Amino acid sequence: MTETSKHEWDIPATDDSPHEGGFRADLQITTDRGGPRYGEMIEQVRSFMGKVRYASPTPELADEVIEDLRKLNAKLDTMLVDEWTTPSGTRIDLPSRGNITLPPYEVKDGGPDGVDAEVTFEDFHLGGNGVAHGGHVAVAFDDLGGMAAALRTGGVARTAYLTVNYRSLTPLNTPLVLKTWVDRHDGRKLFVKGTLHDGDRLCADLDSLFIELKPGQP
Ligand SMILES: CCCCCCCCCC(=O)SCCNC(=O)CCNC(=O)[C@H](O)C(C)(C)COP(=O)(O)OP(=O)(O)OC[C@H]1O[C@@H](n2cnc3c(N)ncnc32)[C@H](O)[C@@H]1OP(=O)(O)O
Repeated sequence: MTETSKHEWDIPATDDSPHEGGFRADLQITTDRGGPRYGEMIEQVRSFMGKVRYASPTPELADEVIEDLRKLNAKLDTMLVDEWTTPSGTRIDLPSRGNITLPPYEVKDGGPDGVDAEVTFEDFHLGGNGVAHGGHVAVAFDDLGGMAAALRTGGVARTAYLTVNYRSLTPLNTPLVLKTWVDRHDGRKLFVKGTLHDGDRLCADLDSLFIELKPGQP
């Protein structure tokens, strides 16, 4: 991180938006941060990451790409903000709320009864032999399991455990149905289950525990 961004990253909490432990008290949602083409920018980054996974550049092409990336990183260095104000993760109009660290998904339906989403693992999420990496499947379950917990309580929960059973191979570049729901709610404990299907075929299922955070808890 550059000196500039280090300084700009450290934005203090205000009375309007207090830090409540590790999370803000309210879930920040936006549709305009980053401007109307932010989603397109994220798509270009996703596409680039997928190409990097498969590309075998010549040394000359690697030199060119390094130079181009240096320029792009320098551009973004001038616009870094803290995690609470970045569009990434808060743009509810975009796949995965505009968060490139998540596989792209679209929530079809979500509420206290659970979440129904369509997720597509892309070239970037390759594990081996043409199918998805199990870690990326777990990331999708973690985020959408956490969302099911959040929609049940209206607050934020952290994962205590996350067990993913890999039942069959998970294809790339195929829209898949991922569902999560709170199976049992006991005080601060939310036992969340989930499934990932390719059509009728079960690719993986989830057994997890999320703990609702207390005020001020990191
Ligand atoms: C709309 C936006 C949606 C966004 C969703 C994003 C979701 C992303 C979620 C994440 O990835 S969070 C990051 C990964 N998780 C962590 O880093 C958590 C690290 N661990 C902790 O911070 C604490 O251990 C934790 C908050 C999980 C629990 O600590 P606490 O001090 O709050 O709870 P405590 O230890 O008192 O346990 C509360 C209850 O849960 C039980 N428990 C806690 N951990 C457990 C465990 N691992 N297995 C079984 N039970 C467990 C514990 O026994 C107890 O049961 P009882 O109330 O019946 O006594």
